[in-house]
Amino acid sequence: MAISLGSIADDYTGASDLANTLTKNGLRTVQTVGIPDPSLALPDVDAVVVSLKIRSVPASEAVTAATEAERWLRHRGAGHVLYKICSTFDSTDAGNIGPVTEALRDAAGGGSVLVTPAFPETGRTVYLGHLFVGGQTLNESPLKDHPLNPMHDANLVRVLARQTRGAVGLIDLAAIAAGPAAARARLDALRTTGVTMAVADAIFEKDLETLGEIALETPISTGASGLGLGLARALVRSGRISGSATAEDIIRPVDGFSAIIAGSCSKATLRQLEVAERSMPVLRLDPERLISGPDEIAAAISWAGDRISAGPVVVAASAAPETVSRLQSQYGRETSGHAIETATSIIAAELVERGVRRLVVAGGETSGAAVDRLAIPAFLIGPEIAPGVPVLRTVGNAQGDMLLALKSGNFGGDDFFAAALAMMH
Ligand SMILES: Nc1ncnc2c1ncn2[C@@H]1O[C@H](COP(=O)(O)OP(=O)(O)O)[C@@H](O)[C@H]1O
Ligand SMILES: O=C(O)[C@@H](O)C(=O)COP(=O)(O)O
Repeated sequence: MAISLGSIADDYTGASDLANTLTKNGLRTVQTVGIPDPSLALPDVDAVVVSLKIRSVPASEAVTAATEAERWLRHRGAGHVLYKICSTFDSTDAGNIGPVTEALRDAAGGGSVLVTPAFPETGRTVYLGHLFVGGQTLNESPLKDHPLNPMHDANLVRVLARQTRGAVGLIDLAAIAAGPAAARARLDALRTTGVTMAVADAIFEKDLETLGEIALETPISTGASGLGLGLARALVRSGRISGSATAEDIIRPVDGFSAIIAGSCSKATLRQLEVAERSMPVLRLDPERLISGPDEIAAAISWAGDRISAGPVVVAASAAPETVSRLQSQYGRETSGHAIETATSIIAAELVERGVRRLVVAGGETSGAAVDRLAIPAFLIGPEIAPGVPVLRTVGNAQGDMLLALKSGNFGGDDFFAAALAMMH
């Protein structure tokens, strides 16, 4: 299997978001969880998205995992590798976007790497290096309260500069709007001055098509699904792939029960839970009890186990920012986050053990922990439920075929959970 495009995603929801965009834009795509075992039968595809869980781990660990994935993708023929980061640039001053991008750049022989988290379809735009989320700058958006990576600076040139020793530059909208030749000239100029990472403005899909075209001429880029769109369209235009991906067959029905597990504390997820409460049984976990012992997990499994045969159930750890900060001040940010992820992943796995085969997980880290515990090796990409969230069909897992939706915390409309289950039959 020789592939045209490789990607390394820093979390699993981000990976399915990108795989969705690539599929919608004509690339036959598979999402693997880590580097797949050689014994796993993967379909013939144009693009592979390797999902890693490296967004919030120490930078050195992220670098090691990403460079190993890059080698695997190159070995399978990928001429270009996109490092898929969050469209809200989730990271801390210690990394990981800068360190991983520079390590991938070094592995590919240097140059200037194009970086843009723009994803206009979900309201993420970049202007003069500043990231906007809907109508707000990043630092004024709900991302200022993210439990693991609170974002307090919208200026991405500054954010990246704090993460690396390399020089960071800007390709501004004027150069991009002038078309590929002008944008390429700007990238070349930055490279000759020693810039290792060039943040690129992008507001409309047209800008991302321009960026995709010039990124494809280089070995590495860093961005969100918007850049994926640009790369996919550039590949289709180049005639290197057939552009004939179809997603419908993926949602062939599976037998079993349905459940929703939420660990995202994002504003969109909190709203979706409120709406779900009107039509499904929702269990709100007590985060403090989750951290302090196994009783809350056992109680949740029993509560859900009693109800799943009657219809979908929702189990949520999610809480509003004030509650999250109270818990974090008591137990620490990482400790509480990871303890809750572990708890929600155990609940997810136990429900699958009890016959759940359609599973929606809300939250990137939450999804990563659940998919790891379920030991799912890969996903085929089905139709889109909401921008950035496709239906996924499992490949090679011990439980047999399952349908999943891994929802990035901030994605989806108010009725996302019902909409997802409706598409998963
Ligand atoms: N009530 C809570 N208090 C503190 N942290 C929580 C709570 N509920 C969930 N979390 C943690 O918050 C983090 C949410 O991150 P994630 O799952 O990536 O969601 P998102 O996609 O919204 O970023 C996880 O580490 C999760 O375990
Ligand atoms: O690019 C995006 O916004 C998403 O694909 C993504 O990575 C979101 O991260 P989580 O909210 O942590 O799932």
